[in-house]
Amino acid sequence: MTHQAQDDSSARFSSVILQVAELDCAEEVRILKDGLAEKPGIEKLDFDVMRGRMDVQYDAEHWNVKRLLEAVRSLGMTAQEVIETPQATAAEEPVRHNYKRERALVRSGAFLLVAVVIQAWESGGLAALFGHGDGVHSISVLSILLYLISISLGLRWIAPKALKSVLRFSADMNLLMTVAVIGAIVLGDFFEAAMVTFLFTLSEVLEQRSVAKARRSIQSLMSLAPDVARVKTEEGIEEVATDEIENGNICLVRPGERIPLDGTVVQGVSAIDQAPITGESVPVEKEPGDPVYAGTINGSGSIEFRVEGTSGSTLLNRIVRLIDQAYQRRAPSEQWVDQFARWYTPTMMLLAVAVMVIPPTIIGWSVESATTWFYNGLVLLVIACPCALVISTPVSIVSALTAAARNGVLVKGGLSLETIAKVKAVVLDKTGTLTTGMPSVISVQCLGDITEERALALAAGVQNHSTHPIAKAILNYVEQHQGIPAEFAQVEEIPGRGISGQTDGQTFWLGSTRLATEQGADVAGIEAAVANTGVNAVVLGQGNQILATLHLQDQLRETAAHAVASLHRLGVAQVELISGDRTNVVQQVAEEVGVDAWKAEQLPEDKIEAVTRLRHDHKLVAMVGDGINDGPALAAADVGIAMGAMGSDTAIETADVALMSDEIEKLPWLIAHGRKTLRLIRQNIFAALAIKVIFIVLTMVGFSNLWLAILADTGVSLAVIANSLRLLRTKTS
Ligand SMILES: Nc1ncnc2c1ncn2[C@@H]1O[C@H](COP(=O)(O)OP(=O)(O)OP(=O)(O)O)[C@@H](O)[C@H]1O
Ligand SMILES: [Zn+2]
Repeated sequence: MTHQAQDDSSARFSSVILQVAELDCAEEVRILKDGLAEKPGIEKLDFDVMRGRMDVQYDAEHWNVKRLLEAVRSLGMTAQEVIETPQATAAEEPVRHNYKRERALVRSGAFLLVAVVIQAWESGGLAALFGHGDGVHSISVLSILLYLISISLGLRWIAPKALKSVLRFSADMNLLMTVAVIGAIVLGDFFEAAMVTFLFTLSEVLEQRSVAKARRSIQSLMSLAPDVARVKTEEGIEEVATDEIENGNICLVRPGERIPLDGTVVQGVSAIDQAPITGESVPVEKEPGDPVYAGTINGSGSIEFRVEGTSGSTLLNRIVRLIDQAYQRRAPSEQWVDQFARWYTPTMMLLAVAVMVIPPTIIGWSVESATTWFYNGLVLLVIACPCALVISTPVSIVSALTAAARNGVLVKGGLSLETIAKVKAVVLDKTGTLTTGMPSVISVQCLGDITEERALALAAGVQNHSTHPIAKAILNYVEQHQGIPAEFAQVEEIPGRGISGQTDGQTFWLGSTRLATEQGADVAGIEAAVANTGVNAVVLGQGNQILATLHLQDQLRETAAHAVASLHRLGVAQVELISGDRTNVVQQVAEEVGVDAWKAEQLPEDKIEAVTRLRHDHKLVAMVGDGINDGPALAAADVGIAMGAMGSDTAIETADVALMSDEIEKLPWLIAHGRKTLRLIRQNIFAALAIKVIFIVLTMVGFSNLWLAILADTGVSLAVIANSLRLLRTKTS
């Protein structure tokens, strides 16, 4: 089944996802790219090494799925079409394992061991194994046979790929290994040939296992939501599989159980531990009307909730899907490693040939010099394997993204993570970022002959159409005072200023003093009243007449000042506060949290401008906002970070980074986490290269050993992977 790419302007292009069995290393990505990307009619190739998938966009006039599968086969791999159901995520699929290769590995190891024992017994000690290059070891036909069996068991997985690489005229590591093994056999070094085959296969298997481990950690996130839930039916309470539960069903959750689906509490109160999604350490009190999310843990109260959506559409599900997409966006450091491997492998092959030919030419060709330097060339081939380099970076990034998600920070790809690590300036929005974003009305003043009741009815009526925090504040206030919102029509939001609408044929507006001024009203008195306070004034008016003023105040988050201090401590040069709110309010907040600069009364377009200016002065800029009237500015920053994204679908989908909770202190944590990831990647690359350099030097001076070389290569591969997987265990605070 292929689906037409809908967002593509020309409808001719189709796309298909192929599961490629052999695709587990950047090496295969290269093979597929080289073999396919340039073909006419292939529009776009995307790779997901973690899942072994390739996404192909192709011209339906030239290609079809069958031809694509054949093309993949001609490159020495086997593929299968993936049919995605809407809610299927990678996390739900079993992680692939190449069990055949693992079994072959075990057998090859067993034959190797027996051969070694026999050879040692026959020649009176292990020392005989390590002499090389003379081709006349005391070795019996039996142990040669056992070595050869061991070699062929392993080589069966390497040689076919090597052959393809020869046919493509592009050296890959399978070719390096195959040549080294055959070379060692030619020299009569059966033990070493078998050792190289075995250890190379072992490292490939272990690499694949570690990638699987990093991926599984995201599966564990999915498994947070229980598979069955207790549903209220007419007959009583029934246990039902969560995929069969429908929108609107009522579910019961006992104390200590996990919430099975998303919904709204209808009965009972309880504190719910939302850490699995938000990373918040403190449980959140929930009462009827409050939202609950699949995967979170019910505290000590029993609750009933009404299901909203299905098991495929939960917040948890969406998070997992987004992380999954994040895995596929390649980070700059991954691209760098790819580029590196592209010239590194052929260069090492040339170097190996040079080592085989040049020294004997200088010192004079003889059987001895030829075999010695041929052997040294083989050692070079073995250490040339770029696998440690190639695999460690994606494992680091996947682990880092997973760890962040577990701490309630959704990072949409390696690029965002690397950028945030290098950020030089941070722009903070005020409402909802530094403050709680839940202002409350503290007083109402009416002018002229309008009653307070009528003013509140009008204000609430027009705000019924808005999602701005001020609207919520006014609606709450009116509800508390038993007011009834008027019916409004033709409501129009005026971004960064306010809102207007009609009721009973009359037009009213509500908003900032700027809006009031623009309507021709005189706001001098209102301005004076709030001049040196942290209070916001919102004006209700008709034409150029002011009818009432509402005073609102928002609470500073307790952790805001500490978070800003942490940013400074991390070396962020400039932390700026940019807000649409009034000067007096913004100034007070700015002084309390200790930002380097602040700007008030900024319209959405001014906010973009401010971000652009900072990008010019400081290169990499992160902007944190709540998504209300600052969406475009978030998009203009190098990294846009949405706060409190749990309640806002658009924020989760569009921001580069979504902080699921309202905790601003997650921002410095994320910067530190990003830096740690980059540091680890660099450490890994350095370690892998250092080992190689050491062995290259040892070999050049004629002081090296085949099986030591492969042991070092395998060791360093495993060490860098283990190092990368450490990121999985990262916790906040
Ligand atoms: N729906 C609305 N109802 C009433 N006033 C509004 C509304 N929308 C905007 N305003 C007015 O416009 C001003 C600016 O709004 P904007 O959303 O840009 O910033 P803010 O939420 O006050 O602060 P920040 O930019 O820090 O989030 C508000 O302070 C308020 O006076
Ligand atoms: Zn390798």
